Amino acid sequence: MNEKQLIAEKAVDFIKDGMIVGLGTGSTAYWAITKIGELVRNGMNIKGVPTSINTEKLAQNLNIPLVNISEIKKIDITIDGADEFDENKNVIKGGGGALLREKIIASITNYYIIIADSSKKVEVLGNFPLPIEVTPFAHEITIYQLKQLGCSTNLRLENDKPFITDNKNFIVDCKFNRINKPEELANKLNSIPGVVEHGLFSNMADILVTVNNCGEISIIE
Ligand SMILES: O=C[C@H](O)[C@H](O)[C@H](O)COP(=O)(O)O
Repeated sequence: MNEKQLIAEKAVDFIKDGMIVGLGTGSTAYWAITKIGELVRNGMNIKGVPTSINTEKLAQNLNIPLVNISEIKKIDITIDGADEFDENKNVIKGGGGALLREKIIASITNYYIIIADSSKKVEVLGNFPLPIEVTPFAHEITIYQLKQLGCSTNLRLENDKPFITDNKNFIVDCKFNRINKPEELANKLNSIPGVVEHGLFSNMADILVTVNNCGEISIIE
């Protein structure tokens, strides 16, 4: 079993019958969703809330019953991946462009589980360029304002055109190299009007499931 599958299935162990479960996005969350599909096939009552259109399609293919986010106020458990994490469970997300829906879903989740293989671990966040979702309107100004925070910026492209998120926005990937104070940076990013949301998730994860140096599952609480 590969690391991603191992940690994803460990996280799925926390799901109990009758729960509403946030379904993450990406290649690690894929394994959790696949396992949830198996539990549903075996008769477990689980309802999913997808964090992206891709995840919605995957869940539908696996016959996982879905709930519309507008019909609920709380999610019991969410399992989602990460692009980078530190030992304090500060996380960078959004490599796949799903960060806005992921953060909204995380914000109403009772027990938020991040699953990240050992290659994602860093001492200080920032080597992975921080994905920031911005409005297409005046994105040049927003990019200028982001640069003032000391990063280099890259408007994400797909087929030579700006990458469009599920919410019809753009993504700017911002390389900070070292994010020493994630919460301070988060506040600064939130004060830029053209920033819809950013991929810094600090103080959000209840646990982070990864693999330690000995190749064993490790849970950071
Ligand atoms: O936008 C994508 C999400 O934040 C993913 O959870 C993140 O990029 C990690 O994806 P993966 O598990 O494929 O490395």
